[in-house]
Amino acid sequence: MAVPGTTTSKVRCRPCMLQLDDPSLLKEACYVNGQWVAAKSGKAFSVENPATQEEVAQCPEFDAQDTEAAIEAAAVAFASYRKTPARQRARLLRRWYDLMIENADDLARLITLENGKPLAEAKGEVTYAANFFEWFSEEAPRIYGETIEASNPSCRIVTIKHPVGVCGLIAPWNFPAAMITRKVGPALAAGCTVVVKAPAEAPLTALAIAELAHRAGIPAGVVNIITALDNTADVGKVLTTHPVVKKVSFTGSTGVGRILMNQSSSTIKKLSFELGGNAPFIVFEDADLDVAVRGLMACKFRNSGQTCVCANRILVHRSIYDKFIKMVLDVVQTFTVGNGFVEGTTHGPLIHGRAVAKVEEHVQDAVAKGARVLHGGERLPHLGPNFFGLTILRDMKPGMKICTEETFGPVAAFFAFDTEEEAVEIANDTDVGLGGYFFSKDVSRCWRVAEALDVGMVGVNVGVLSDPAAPFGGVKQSGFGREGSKYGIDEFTVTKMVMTGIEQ
Ligand SMILES: NC(=O)c1ccc[n+]([C@@H]2O[C@H](COP(=O)([O-])OP(=O)(O)OC[C@H]3O[C@@H](n4cnc5c(N)ncnc54)[C@H](O)[C@@H]3O)[C@@H](O)[C@H]2O)c1
Ligand SMILES: O=CCCC(=O)O
Repeated sequence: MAVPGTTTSKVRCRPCMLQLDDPSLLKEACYVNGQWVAAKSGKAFSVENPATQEEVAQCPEFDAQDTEAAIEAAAVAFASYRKTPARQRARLLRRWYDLMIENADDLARLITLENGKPLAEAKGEVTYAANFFEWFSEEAPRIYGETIEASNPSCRIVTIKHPVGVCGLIAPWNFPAAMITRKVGPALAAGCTVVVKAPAEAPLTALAIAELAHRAGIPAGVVNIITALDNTADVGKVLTTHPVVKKVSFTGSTGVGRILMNQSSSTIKKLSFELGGNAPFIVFEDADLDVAVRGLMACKFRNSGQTCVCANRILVHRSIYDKFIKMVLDVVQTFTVGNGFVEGTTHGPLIHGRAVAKVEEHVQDAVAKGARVLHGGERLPHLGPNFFGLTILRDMKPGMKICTEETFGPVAAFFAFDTEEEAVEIANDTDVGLGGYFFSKDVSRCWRVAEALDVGMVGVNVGVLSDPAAPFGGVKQSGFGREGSKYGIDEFTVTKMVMTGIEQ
């Protein structure tokens, strides 16, 4: 069992090429009430490097009781933290941001270690993640109420915004830093306290960020970060049913979102859910093809395709279909799949065997129904069981699994279309709607198509939507609520109306 707060990087991580400038950032304990703690049962689970399958650390297997203790700590802290002046909350978040930037190299190493993405990409994620703390440090003092003219002339109405209370935050492994800071930043800015369930596949980054919270002087109990693998469902049940938790924010699959939403109904919690997508990426005949290829490379193959806003269905006008695919192929052939720590690696492994199996199933299904593989299409066993080749499929047709299911892997699947109406119809023919992209130089078409796509976010002539200033979220079964931007903070506040009767 791990001793709370100690690091074991020296021995276990050597084969994984992990060398931290500050080894005390590698934590194998949960952070509750300002203390590093093990599970009361003493149980722990292994964290593996997806590139090598080596155990790199052990984290506490928290159970329902441990989770309740974390919620109680957050509840006690809420009583005082909610009264902290906004300027003070801003300073705390700013200090936390500064510490993330100062420790960016180590945080990036931890991300590569447990998630597999190449080091440069991991470093980009750290900056992106830290930027949410910076952004929300600036938003904290700008939480405004309103004055509203009452119907009755003898009354005055104002609204004030309160922090919603203790929040249960559940995050996925694909962005082990950013998916956590995007929730915790606005929660703390609003005056809430949090219990974060870190992803079991990649908990070390979250725990290192917790250590930086400690160093930033965030008061005990305001931020609690817990881990579990086998007990995930039990921990989720407590977070979504405990009466003290007033808000649940979840990022992950639509299937798990459905379970958590059901559970949360027992105590009518405020919710925001960032769920799965099936992003269309449309290239019209009038597009700048170089720009579209660059956009597609970033959009499709970022994190080896394991991004909720990755292009899943690439729709190309028939008149440029062959030319565009050839241009994409030329670029993809220059990429190198491998261990994210090795210089020259452009794309890492998938997170685990289940992810590889799903990608393989989607490719085999498409091929069985008439698609052609132009590149990749297979596992890369010489690199390890979690590696799958960057894949290009052409001649995609309706009825293939990729049309209705999110692949969440490095498969670029090309469909041909003839008209704008047809492209929009195919793009919207799915029960999810997170991101959608298209490329065109025609301004009128840009407005028409942006308005017609049933998604929460549209990229026009751009392949990456991620920006702390932008509201991130979906429609349909991709969920509801927005993260980042000025709207992100609304998810963590409640509006109180105060009506005052006055003598005339
Ligand atoms: N919309 C977004 O912003 C966004 C971002 C990242 C990932 N995703 C989606 O997440 C999916 C990929 O991630 P995944 O496969 O890890 O998703 P997942 O839903 O299986 O897991 C997400 C997180 O929820 C936890 N979890 C699973 N079951 C739980 C339960 N019963 N109670 C509490 N927690 C539980 C997991 O441990 C993990 O930490 C994709 O569908 C992707 O689109 C969406
Ligand atoms: O995978 C989901 C989040 C991706 C992003 O914020 O860019």
